[in-house]
Amino acid sequence: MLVFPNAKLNLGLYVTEQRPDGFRNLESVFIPLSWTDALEVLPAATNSLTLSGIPIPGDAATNLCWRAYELLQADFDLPAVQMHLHKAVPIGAGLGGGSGDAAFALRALKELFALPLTTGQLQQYARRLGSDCAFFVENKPVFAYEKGDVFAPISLDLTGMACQVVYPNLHISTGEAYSRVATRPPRHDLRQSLAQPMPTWRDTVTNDFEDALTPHYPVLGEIKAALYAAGATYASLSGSGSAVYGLFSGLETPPSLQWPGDYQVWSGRL
Ligand SMILES: C[C@](O)(CO)[C@H](O)COP(=O)(O)OP(=O)(O)OC[C@H]1O[C@@H](n2ccc(N)nc2=O)[C@H](O)[C@@H]1O
Ligand SMILES: Nc1ncnc2c1ncn2[C@@H]1O[C@H](COP(=O)(O)OP(=O)(O)OP(=O)(O)O)[C@@H](O)[C@H]1O
Repeated sequence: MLVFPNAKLNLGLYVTEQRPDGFRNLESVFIPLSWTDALEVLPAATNSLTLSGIPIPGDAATNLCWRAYELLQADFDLPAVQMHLHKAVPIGAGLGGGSGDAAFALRALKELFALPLTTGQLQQYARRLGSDCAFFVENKPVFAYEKGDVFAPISLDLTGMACQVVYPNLHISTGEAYSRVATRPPRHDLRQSLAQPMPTWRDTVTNDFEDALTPHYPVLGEIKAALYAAGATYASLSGSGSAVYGLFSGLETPPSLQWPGDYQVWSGRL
């Protein structure tokens, strides 16, 4: 079975409270982004995971695809599988690339072996692999809260919107990003703000990580300014960075912009 684990973007992100378990509560809106990896999962005589594309730190046993297999194997006594992951979504980007791989591995294993799992049960397995993972089980726009793994529906349709995502070849680990951000109450009601015309989002749909990280990594502010200068209606850091995206309303495709050669850039429609 061949699947294409996609990335996500955060529209606004408030880091609201420290939790007793060491994590933070947050409020954000997640939307799928069709920048994808490729993951093949096949029954096999022996277990294996091979990798290509962007190098992933850590050995294969710590890969989230493998950890997803181990979780289900423990409960369902699965046959052996061979997996191949081609990594294209940048790591440490705030795009949830590893989380998408994990959730798509769970989904593929459920299909391949016809496991009797509901969506809610699959989300429970996903939560054990990372806060972002559960989103990718349903993979549709949601208002996310608590650890970013509890969801409420949101009526927001950005389908077809021209978008550019810029990764400045800067790995920001999620743990480091959280250690730099101070919790505070939400600055706006995100769902109300997103219901207003997109040009107003610039002032009301904000990401707490952006304020915390830009003084340390000025390139984040420079990319955002360049996206606005090129006509973006809205631009922001995604998640805990370092990817910055722009949304361009009224355009078929984003304008062509020149970025340094070591940046990775995704341009397309949502
Ligand atoms: C920044 C976001 O991408 C927003 O969507 C997510 O909150 C990050 O989710 P993730 O990459 O799946 O993160 P996890 O692997 O669960 O956690 C990595 C580290 O980030 C911190 N962390 C993560 C999520 C959260 N709600 N509070 C936290 O404090 C913790 O220090 C944790 O050890
Ligand atoms: N399939 C995978 N893809 C990416 N990273 C993985 C994967 N499996 C395990 N990891 C580990 O997760 C770490 C990346 O986590 P990190 O949170 O920085 O980035 P991410 O999951 O790509 O996306 P985000 O920045 O949105 O959280 C890597 O250092 C790597 O050790």
